Amino acid sequence: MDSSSSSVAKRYCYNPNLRWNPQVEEYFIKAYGADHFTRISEALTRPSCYSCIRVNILKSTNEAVIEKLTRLLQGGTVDDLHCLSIGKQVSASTAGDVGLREESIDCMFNLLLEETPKNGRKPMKLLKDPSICQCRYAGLDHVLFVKGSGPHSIHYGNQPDQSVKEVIVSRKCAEAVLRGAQIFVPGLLACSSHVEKGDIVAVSVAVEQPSADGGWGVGLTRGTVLQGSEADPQYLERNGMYIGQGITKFSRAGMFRASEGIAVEMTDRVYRLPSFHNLLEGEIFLQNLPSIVAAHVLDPQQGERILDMCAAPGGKTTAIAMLMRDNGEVIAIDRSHNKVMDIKKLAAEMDLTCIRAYRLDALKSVSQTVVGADVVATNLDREIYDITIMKSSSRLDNGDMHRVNMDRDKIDAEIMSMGNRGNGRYVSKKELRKPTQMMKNGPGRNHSIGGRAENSKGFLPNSFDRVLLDAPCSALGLRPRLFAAEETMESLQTHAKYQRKMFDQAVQLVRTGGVIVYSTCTINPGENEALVRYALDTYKFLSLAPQNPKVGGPGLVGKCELFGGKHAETWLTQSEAELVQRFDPSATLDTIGFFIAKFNVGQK
Ligand SMILES: C[S@@+](CC[C@H](N)C(=O)[O-])C[C@H]1O[C@@H](n2cnc3c(N)ncnc32)[C@H](O)[C@@H]1O
Repeated sequence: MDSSSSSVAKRYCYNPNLRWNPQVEEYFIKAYGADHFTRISEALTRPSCYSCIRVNILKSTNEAVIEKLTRLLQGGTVDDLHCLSIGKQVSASTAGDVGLREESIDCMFNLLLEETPKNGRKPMKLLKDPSICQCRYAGLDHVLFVKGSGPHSIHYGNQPDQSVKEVIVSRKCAEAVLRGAQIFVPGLLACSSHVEKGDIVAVSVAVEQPSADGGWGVGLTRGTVLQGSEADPQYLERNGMYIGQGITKFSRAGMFRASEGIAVEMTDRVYRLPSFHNLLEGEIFLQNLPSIVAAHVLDPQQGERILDMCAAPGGKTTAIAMLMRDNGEVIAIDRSHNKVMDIKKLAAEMDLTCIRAYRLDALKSVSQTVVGADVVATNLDREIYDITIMKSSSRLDNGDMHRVNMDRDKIDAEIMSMGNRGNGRYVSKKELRKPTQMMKNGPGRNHSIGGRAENSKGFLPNSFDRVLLDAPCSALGLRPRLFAAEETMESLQTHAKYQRKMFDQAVQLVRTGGVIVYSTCTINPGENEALVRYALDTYKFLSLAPQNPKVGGPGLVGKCELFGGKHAETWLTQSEAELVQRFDPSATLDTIGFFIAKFNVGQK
């Protein structure tokens, strides 16, 4: 290879180098060792090799979803999914696909398909389409995997003496494209001159670079015209940052004039994963496997009252409600109004009526007082009415309040007549909740996502059976990630501090005999293990739950980060970690450093 073609090969490929804040890098090298951390860092820049789907078994079945997906994968009409089947054809004709990695992905998938019933594992059913398989672990049989592939090397039509038409996209956009998305107008940053609708363009990504003020910036104005020369912004930095090519849906000028829509439809990708955008809405939910597992670890029971702190967009909330078969009460809180609306929308889409979403700062989720007329009964078979508080100004005028009290009396009478209180006979809370929901929400509210998210002022201590704290964290375990230097030692410490404060609230809210599950998606032991140490040191009545028979793993405190290593004793040791250790590390987990700890709450 002459030097010009080798520099072309170096440029038009995908070989990113993740940047870290130097102190953070040093801290992780100490925690993991240099080699291990280098591999983690590299793996973070690659997407997972499969998409994980949770089937809403209250609305559909595995069989129905598999049937529909199979039809789509085998030449259906949804463009987005075509990338898989097209991917297969293209991969046969594309010279230079990276065979080794492909093979690793196949191995990993074959393992998922293997029929090896062991403790807690079910034999895996082989499906008609080998691109789809059903999770074989007990309790997770409503989880399906759809296979992707990569990395592929792509021929961009590049010649040493000839520049290629290009677009540059933002980092966030590129991360989504690596997971199967198309390029939408807002993600576009720059484009070559003379690009017309229907042109083929190479797609690269602009990643933050050190800026003059000591911070980081992309140094690129939206709409920049690319000349294909070294004078172009980030020309050298974009070496090895090409994620595929696509067909433009607008001319250059049109792309930057439009406010929405697809700007470039990807036709050839470095990683081929299906997109499930707008697909089988309500029947399936695209979710990282560890998130699904976190809901299982919580092990919610029908009829219970569960709190999901930091719940938006509601992935785990809906997983919990589904495990409870929509029977009980799942209270989901988030501090952002719009995100609360997202939870409501998702719950409505999935036909889950036991979810109630409120806007609330999780740091203030314990309320010691019942605030006069603001109180609305939410949990009718408790000794005291727990409180979920609506702002009195938002909905209830005096007349409404009178009705609330009247209805509450009626409901009380109904409970008594059903013998629910005292004699232990079970009456579905869904039944009991109906009148309260009617009076609180108005008819049909559950299925309408318009309006505002209600504020809550908090909940009484000891008023929940289980609490999930899916804490805001540095998210340094999520992949693909193309930049990591925004996290500093200070920001990592801030996450840890807030997580402890939230945990303090969770401890107060759960009743004796209840359960708290804490989960994060970061490789940072300062957020993961340190929280567990803090919890056990501070609250002597907490103990770590030893085992969750439903998921069949050996232990519940744990993380499954790449390569097993010193933390191989995770609940997933038998499943994901096994895959990770045996095969290409960059081709397996969708979350590298997830962490789930389950605490039993003893006598307070
Ligand atoms: C990791 S995400 C939660 C993901 C969610 N559990 C799921 O599975 O879909 C963190 C969420 O915490 C919310 N959040 C951050 N700080 C919060 C606070 N003080 N109180 C409530 N929510 C908060 C953010 O708005 C964000 O939606």
